Amino acid sequence: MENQQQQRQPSIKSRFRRVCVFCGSSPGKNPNYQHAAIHLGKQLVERNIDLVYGGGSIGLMGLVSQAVYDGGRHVLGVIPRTLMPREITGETVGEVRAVSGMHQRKAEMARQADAFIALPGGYGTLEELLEVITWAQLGIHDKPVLRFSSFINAKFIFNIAALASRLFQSALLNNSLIKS
Ligand SMILES: C/C(=C\CNc1ncnc2c1ncn2[C@@H]1O[C@H](COP(=O)(O)O)[C@@H](O)[C@H]1O)CO
Repeated sequence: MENQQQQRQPSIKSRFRRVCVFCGSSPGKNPNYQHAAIHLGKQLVERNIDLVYGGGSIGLMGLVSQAVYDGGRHVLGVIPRTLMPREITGETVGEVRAVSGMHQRKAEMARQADAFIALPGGYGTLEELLEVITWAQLGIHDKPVLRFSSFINAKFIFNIAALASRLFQSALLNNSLIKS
């Protein structure tokens, strides 16, 4: 019954074919972040949009990719060879593209996507988001960049320490190179 209702829903047309999502490799403590990840995945499906992301099934990345995959859209995970062992990133759904390193990964994700969306995340998400914004600023691409507005804003950038306890890898907090 539920399936029939889903089938009857007209899909929403979008000008985007494939969107790149940056988000936490941790689930975060706030359940709203997890709900947002699943909701975003379902919204992409409803709009017939495929996903490109950092690969893996951990954290918010896993939730969004699973939702898109379960909805029948194509999922492309771009993953550096060094992160490929399942113990690091978990089982990846959909297509997996192995690349030689983190820089190649970002370039490939940017090449594949028509737009970028950042959900809550830690250092990795912030770095990916800032890079695509910087590339837009430099005219390297003209693809839209959307961010989860209540999370990543000026306050976020200047208040990283407060957010660290929720979303950043705990091991990093003990790293003497990274100060809060
Ligand atoms: C650090 C460890 C595992 C991390 N595994 C990751 N697998 C796939 N992609 C990742 C991973 N870590 C970072 N990324 C990329 O950065 C974003 C998430 O980073 P954040 O710091 O959690 O925000 C994400 O968009 C990925 O592209 C071993 O415990």
